[in-house]
Amino acid sequence: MAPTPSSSSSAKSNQTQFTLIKTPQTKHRLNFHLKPPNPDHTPPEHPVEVIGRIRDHPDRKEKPPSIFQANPDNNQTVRVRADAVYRDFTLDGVSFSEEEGIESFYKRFVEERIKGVKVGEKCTVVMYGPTGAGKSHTMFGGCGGGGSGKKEAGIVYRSLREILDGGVVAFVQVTVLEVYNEEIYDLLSTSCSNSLGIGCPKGGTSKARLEVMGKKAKNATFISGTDAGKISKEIAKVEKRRIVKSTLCNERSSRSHCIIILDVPTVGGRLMLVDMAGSENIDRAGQTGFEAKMQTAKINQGNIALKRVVESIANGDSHVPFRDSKLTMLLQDSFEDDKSKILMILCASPDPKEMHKTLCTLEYGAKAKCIVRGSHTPNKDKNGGDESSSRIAAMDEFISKLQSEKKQQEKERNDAQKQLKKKEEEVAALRSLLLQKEACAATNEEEAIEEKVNERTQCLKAELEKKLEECRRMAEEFVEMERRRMEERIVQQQEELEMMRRRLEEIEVEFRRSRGTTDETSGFAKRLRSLYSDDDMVKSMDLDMGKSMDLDMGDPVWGSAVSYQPSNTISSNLSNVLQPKPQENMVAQMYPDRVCLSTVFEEEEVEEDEEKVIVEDKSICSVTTRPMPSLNFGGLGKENCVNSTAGDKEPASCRKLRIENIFTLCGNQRELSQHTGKDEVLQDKN
Ligand SMILES: Nc1ncnc2c1ncn2[C@@H]1O[C@H](COP(=O)(O)OP(=O)(O)OP(=O)(O)O)[C@@H](O)[C@H]1O
Repeated sequence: MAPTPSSSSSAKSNQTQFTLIKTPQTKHRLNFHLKPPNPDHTPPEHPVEVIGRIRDHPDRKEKPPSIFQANPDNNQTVRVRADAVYRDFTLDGVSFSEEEGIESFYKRFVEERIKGVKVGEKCTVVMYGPTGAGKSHTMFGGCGGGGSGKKEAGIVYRSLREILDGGVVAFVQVTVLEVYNEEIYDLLSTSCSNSLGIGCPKGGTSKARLEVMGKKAKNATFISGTDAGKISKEIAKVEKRRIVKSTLCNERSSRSHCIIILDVPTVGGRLMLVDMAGSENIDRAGQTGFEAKMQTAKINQGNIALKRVVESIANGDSHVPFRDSKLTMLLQDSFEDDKSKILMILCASPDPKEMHKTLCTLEYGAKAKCIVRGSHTPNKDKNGGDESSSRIAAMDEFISKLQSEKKQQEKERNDAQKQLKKKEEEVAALRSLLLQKEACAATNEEEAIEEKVNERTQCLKAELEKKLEECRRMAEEFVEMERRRMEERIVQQQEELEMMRRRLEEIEVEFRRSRGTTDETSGFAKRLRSLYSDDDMVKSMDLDMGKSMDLDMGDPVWGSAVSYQPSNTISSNLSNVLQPKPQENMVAQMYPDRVCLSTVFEEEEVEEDEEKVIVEDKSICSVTTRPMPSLNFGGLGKENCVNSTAGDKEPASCRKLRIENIFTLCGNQRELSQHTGKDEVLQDKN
C-alpha cells in the first residue's frame, strides 16, 4: 500500500502562484511543478486530488459483504479488508454512494473546482476505475444514488448549471469527444443544424474522426450557449452515441473514453470532464474473437498510458509519455498547465469478487496523489532554489509517513501475536478440559453399561424365577391331573376285576352245576371270593396307588419306569406284570419294595389274551374240581397266600402277593394251568 500525504487542504490553496516553465525536452510542455522557494517548509502542492467513490448495489436483493471499511474518525482513509488482512488507503476523500447521493458528492468534492473554472481556472475531472464501478453513473447521472431511488443528474449537468446559472460569464462552448480504438471522434458532428449556435467545422460529418493538433483535437465541433438546460439536453443526446457494448462485467459498458470540454472563453476557464472506459481484464470482460480482444486492448492502452503518465510525473522522470495514447495527448495540458488541477475520482465496487481491480485502482490513485507540482523541472533562476527540494521534501514526508505506518503495523502485528498466543493458550486449556471431559464421559459410559447389565441380569433373573414358578405350577397341575387319571384308571380296573370275579363265579357255578354239586361254600370260587373281597381289593389298590403316587415325577428312573397307559383289558396289564420289561427289572432291583405297573397297548395281543382267558378259564375250572390247598407259582417264586388270608402276620407282602396272584389268574392262565396240571399229576401220583 502506498499511503500518500494528504493534500486536500493544499489543493484548495492558491493555484495561480505557479509559473509556466518550459522543459529542455519539449518546448511546448507546460509545467505545473515548481513552487516558490520553500523556506518555511510548507507542504508541497499536489495538483492531483484523489477521491474514492464506492458504488452501491441497490438493484441486488442480497448484497455481498463489503470489502470496504470506513474510518469514522477520518473520512480520508478507507480500509480494504479480506478476512484477517487489510490495507489502508489515504486519499483526499472517500464517499460511499450508499450513504451519499451524487448531489452531495458533487457539493463536497466538485463544486469548489467548478467555481474556480468560472473565474478562469482550469480543471480536469477524470473518472477512473474498473468496468461497472459506476464511472458513467457518477459522470452522467442515474437512479438510486444515496438510497433516494430517484434519477439524479451527474457531474456533467451539475457543472454546466453551476457555470451558467447566476454567473456573470453566462456563456460556454462545449465539445464532446470520444476516444475509441485509439481514434478521436467528434460526437457533436451530426448536430450541426440546430438553433443552439453550434459551430461546425468545415465538412463536418456524422461522428467525424478528428486529428490531434498539439494537445487539442483539430476541427472539433462545439456547442455554445447560455442555457444550461438546452445544452444539457444536447449533451444527453450525444452521450447516447457513445459506443457501448454488453460485457460480462457491465450490461452497457462504455467501450470508449468520453471527454466533454467546457470552455469559458470570457475568463479563460476550462473544465474537462473525462469518463474513461473501464480498465478491464480481457478474459473477465468475456470478449472473444480477435477484434474484440484488440478493442479491449486498445481501451486498456488509454488507461495504461494515463497510468504511466501519472507514474512518471510522480517519479519526476525527465520524460513523461503523453504521446503514448490519444487520451493522454488530449490530457497533456491538464497535467502540465500550472493553472490546471486534476480531480481524479476513483470508482470502486464493494464486491469481494472485484477485490483485485479495486486494489489496483486505489494503488493507482495513491500514486497519482504523490505528484507534486514542479518537481521534475529545474528552475533555479526563477525561484532561486533547488527545484528538486520540494520533491525531496515530499518524498521525505512520504517516507516518514510510510515509516510511521510501518511502526503502526508492527505494533498491530505484535498485538495480534500476543492475542494469538493468548488464544492458543486458551485453546490448549480448552483442549485439556475437553480431554478430561471425554475421559469422564468414558467412565460414566462404563458405569452406565454396568448398570444396564445389572438391570438386565435382574430382569432376566426375575423372568427365570417366574418361568420356574410357572414350570413348578405346571408340574403340580400335571401330577394332579395324572393322579386323577390314575384314580379313574384304578376305578376302571376295579370294575374290570369285579366283572372278572363275577365271571369266575359264573364259571364256577356252571362248573359245579355240570358236576351236580350245589355247595357254594366250598371250592375255588368261594375261596377266591373270601380272599379277594371288595375291601381287600380296594385296600390293595390304594396301597399300590399310594406307592405309585409317591414316586417323584421328576425322577428319571421312576418317571420312565412307571407309565400308565390306557388299556382296554386287565389281561394285558397282568401279562406285563408277569413279564416285566428290562427297565422295570432295573427299577425292581433298585426299589424292591415298590410295585411297578406297566401296560402296553396292543390291540391284537388284547384280543389274543381275551381268547386265552376264555380257553384257559375252562382249564382252571377243571383244575379247581380238586382240592387246592395252595397256589404256588414257581415262576413268580412266591408263597401262596390263600391259606394265610385269615392271618395278619404279613399283611403288606400278602396283599402284594394277592394282587399278583389275581393278575396271574386273570392274565396268565397258561402258566396257571401248567402249574395246576403239575399239581394234578402230583395228586394223581399221591
Ligand atoms: N452508485 C450507484 N448506485 C446505483 N447504481 C449504480 C451506481 N454505480 C453504478 N451503478 C449502475 O451500475 C451499472 C454500471 O455502472 P456504470 O455504467 O456507471 O459503470 P462504468 O464504470 O461506467 O462501467 P464501464 O467502464 O463498463 O462503462 C449501471 O447500470 C449503473 O446505473
